[in-house]
Amino acid sequence: MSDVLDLAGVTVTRGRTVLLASVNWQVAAGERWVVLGANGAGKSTLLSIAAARLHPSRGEVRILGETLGRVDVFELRPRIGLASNALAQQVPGSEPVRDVVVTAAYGVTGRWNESYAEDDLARAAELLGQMGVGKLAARPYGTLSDGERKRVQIARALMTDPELLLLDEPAGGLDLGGREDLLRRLTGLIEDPAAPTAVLVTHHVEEIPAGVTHALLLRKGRVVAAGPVADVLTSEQLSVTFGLPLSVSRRAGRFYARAL
Ligand SMILES: Nc1ncnc2c1ncn2[C@@H]1O[C@H](COP(=O)(O)OP(=O)(O)OP(=O)(O)O)[C@@H](O)[C@H]1O
Repeated sequence: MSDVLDLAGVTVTRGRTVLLASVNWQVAAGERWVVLGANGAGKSTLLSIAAARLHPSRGEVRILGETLGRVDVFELRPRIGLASNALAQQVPGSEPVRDVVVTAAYGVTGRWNESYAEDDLARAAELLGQMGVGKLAARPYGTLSDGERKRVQIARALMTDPELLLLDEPAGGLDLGGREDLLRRLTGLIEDPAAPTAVLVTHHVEEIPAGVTHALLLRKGRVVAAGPVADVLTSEQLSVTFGLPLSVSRRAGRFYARAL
């Protein structure tokens, strides 16, 4: 199977700070990954690289068969669906929800045109429906709850029918009901064989949806472990990742952790 992501020796530095240190990582088509690590471990930096939004200081990055630095990123980015808080912050609060989603097809945030293709509007409506926020299509984005916004962001990320889907803390900041609802929807999405290869980032094992196949653990910019979830999400490796003794259990495909 061809690699969707192939990172070799990827290092990111800012001044004397090392954000990522010699990261090697391969993601094959059809895999569903979680990237897990404590605050400041480098997860969002890694995701920005995978999204072709950031170039490494050193190392080679191949995304969907293209090498970063040798490809026009404006051609590559529409093939990648990204949902992140950083991107969401660029959305004007007055923007109607359907426009937040449909503008992804045009690679912009914020309404830029008076008319969109009917097909694009229909697709945006379908995705909002799938995420359970179809009724909010006409509402200004700024009036939505955090949970509703997360679902709109995911619908936007899916709008271009991407080959790679990247979700940065999709369940972050949600209340229990909102989290569980979102995780159920994410499980439905990633268990669909037609869904794109996916990578989601979180710092809580409880926020990993059932159906995730692989995990990468990051600590201080370094990979602690990467591979199938059963091999990687162990008490030992998560204790190293978070720097405290943890006991991790798995029930019905979900993970739970507590300090020892
Ligand atoms: N321009 C910069 N200069 C110096 N340090 C930076 C810069 N940008 C980010 N960092 C640091 O790099 C580290 C990694 O940041 P990153 O956002 O990738 O972590 P993260 O794992 O996503 O964290 P969180 O879970 O808190 O979102 C952090 O300690 C951050 O403070």
